[in-house]
Amino acid sequence: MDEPVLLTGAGGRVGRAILAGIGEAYDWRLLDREPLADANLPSGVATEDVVVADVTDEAEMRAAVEGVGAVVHLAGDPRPNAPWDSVLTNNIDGTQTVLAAAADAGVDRFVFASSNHAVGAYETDDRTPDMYRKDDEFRLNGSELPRPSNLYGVSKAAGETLGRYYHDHHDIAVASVRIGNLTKGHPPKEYERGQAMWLSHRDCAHLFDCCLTADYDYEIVYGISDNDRKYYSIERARDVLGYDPQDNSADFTFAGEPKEEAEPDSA
Ligand SMILES: NC(=O)C1=CN([C@@H]2O[C@H](COP(=O)(O)OP(=O)(O)OC[C@H]3O[C@@H](n4cnc5c(N)ncnc54)[C@H](O)[C@@H]3O)[C@@H](O)[C@H]2O)C=CC1
Ligand SMILES: O=C1O[C@H](COP(=O)(O)O)[C@@H](O)[C@H](O)[C@H]1O
Repeated sequence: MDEPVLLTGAGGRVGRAILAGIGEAYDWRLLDREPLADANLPSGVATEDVVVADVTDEAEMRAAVEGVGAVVHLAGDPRPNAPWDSVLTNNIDGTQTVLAAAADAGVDRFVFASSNHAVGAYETDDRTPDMYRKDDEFRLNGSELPRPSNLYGVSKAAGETLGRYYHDHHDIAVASVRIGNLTKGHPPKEYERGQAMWLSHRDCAHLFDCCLTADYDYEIVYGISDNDRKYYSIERARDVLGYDPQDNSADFTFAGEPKEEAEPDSA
């Protein structure tokens, strides 16, 4: 991509994983409401490419999207137990503000950090814990309706729907990535559900890279590694985006130690 990519929420966990993996592959404009640590800046990112702003600020967002070819929108309140006033402001209003600015500016694509919590209520008492296990065949594939686990999940479902609206009415390509559980170096420890939806740092960076390069119109995909135990299908991400994950929580013990034959992500 010749034009810069705006990355909102660049200073957070997902932003840092993306920048560690593909920081040198794009011309970034990095945005966060907190100042970014110099250690997180890829080489070549100049002071004027770093924006300290709130995503709910319309004027700031209109300035931030000027001249960019794509937006990766991560900024928001990531807490599954976040209160309504926070997700309404940071996640729903923030996403609408950035999307509207991007659509009006003629940005080509928008990649949205959605969440497993947009569909968490599919994990019913009669399905769990079996669905977290290797031999269970239950899969969500991205075509199902949202079934949020909490108000945070409602805000993520709203973000996906805002993406649908702006795609249909403003001709901007939109990919929503329902991210599982991102952890660095090993899957979540002693957490069966977390291991089934583990997303390693290198697979995270690669998946967002795919979202920035593949051809698509409107997509919802799951953002997990190629875990043996999984209840999210990654086939759509493979088929449409060319996602080819390298990691698998089965290469680690339940306590998170690498098994002998594993080649752990050192990203
Ligand atoms: N870490 C994970 O496993 C998962 C993350 N996600 C989503 O990915 C995105 C990033 O999550 P993390 O990096 O884990 O969270 P984080 O809290 O580490 O990073 C979020 C960043 O966004 C910034 N931010 C928050 N509200 C803002 C606002 N109103 N204006 C500007 N900047 C703002 C924060 O300062 C922070 O640097 C979130 O939208 C979250 O819901 C979804 C599923 C799983
Ligand atoms: O959306 C998110 O999901 C992950 C995993 O959820 P959890 O309920 O298993 O912890 C969470 O760690 C992350 O903070 C959140 O943004």
